[in-house]
Amino acid sequence: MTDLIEIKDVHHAYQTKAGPLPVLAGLDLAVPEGEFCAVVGPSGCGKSTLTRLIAGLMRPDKGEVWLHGERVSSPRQTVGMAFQNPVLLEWRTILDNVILPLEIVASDMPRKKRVARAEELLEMVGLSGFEGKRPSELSGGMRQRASLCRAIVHKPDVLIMDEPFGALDNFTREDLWQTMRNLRAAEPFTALLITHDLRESVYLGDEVIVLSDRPARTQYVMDIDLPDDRPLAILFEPHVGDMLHTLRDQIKIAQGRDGEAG
Ligand SMILES: Nc1ncnc2c1ncn2[C@@H]1O[C@H](COP(=O)(O)OP(=O)(O)OP(=O)(O)O)[C@@H](O)[C@H]1O
Repeated sequence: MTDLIEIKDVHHAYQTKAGPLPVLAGLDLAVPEGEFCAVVGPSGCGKSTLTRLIAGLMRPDKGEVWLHGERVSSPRQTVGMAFQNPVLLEWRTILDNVILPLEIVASDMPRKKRVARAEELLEMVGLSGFEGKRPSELSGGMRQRASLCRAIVHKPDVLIMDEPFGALDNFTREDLWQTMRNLRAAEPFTALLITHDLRESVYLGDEVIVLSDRPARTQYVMDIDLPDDRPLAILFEPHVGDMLHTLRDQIKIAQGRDGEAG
């Protein structure tokens, strides 16, 4: 399998009033085409910086970022993005919010086709019947569902998500995990998910990468050897519990707290 995302020895520092703040130092990471990579790590270690580099919103000080065999040096239309706070436009209906990327990257696509594509996705995530609503008429979980549809409506090469479920309550979050797995089964895409939730990383990921504390590098990689058809209850199985313990221990090591009990 070829690697769709390749991060090679990436270094990056922000210039601050107090001097340079090194955030990434020698980060290597590869995500094969079609895989779902979950990235976890201590707070402030540089996870969002990584997403900005992959999306081409920033260039690294040193090292290389490759996407689909091309070196990334500017923002790309082949990347879909979803964030913790779905930025949906209130003056547009849900359907017209989902269609937005098609207006930009597929401007010659007839409106009828755009609408059909958006409706197909909205149905997949359980939002049929809400096409004509405004974002403020939907719950947080529903808005996030619409935002996921918008992120993949133009069939991007890669979907980058930065804590997309972070602001949701537990039950809604678990519903969204299942929606995400269903979407992937219906429309395979390569994904990189930043999360603070280890259960989420294991449930959604094909692999989980633990970043070290700032300046971040890849500290640990776990292959998630679970069936594609994953009931939520799999998270309560003993071998999955062991995986979560290992990841928790790795986070403690990253935080420099590995000697602590518990
Ligand atoms: N534009 C910027 N200028 C200066 N410092 C920045 C900038 N963006 C981020 N930082 C700093 O760089 C570090 C890494 O930030 P980043 O947002 O990448 O971390 P993160 O791992 O996503 O954080 P969190 O887990 O809290 O969401 C943080 O200390 C942050 O304060």
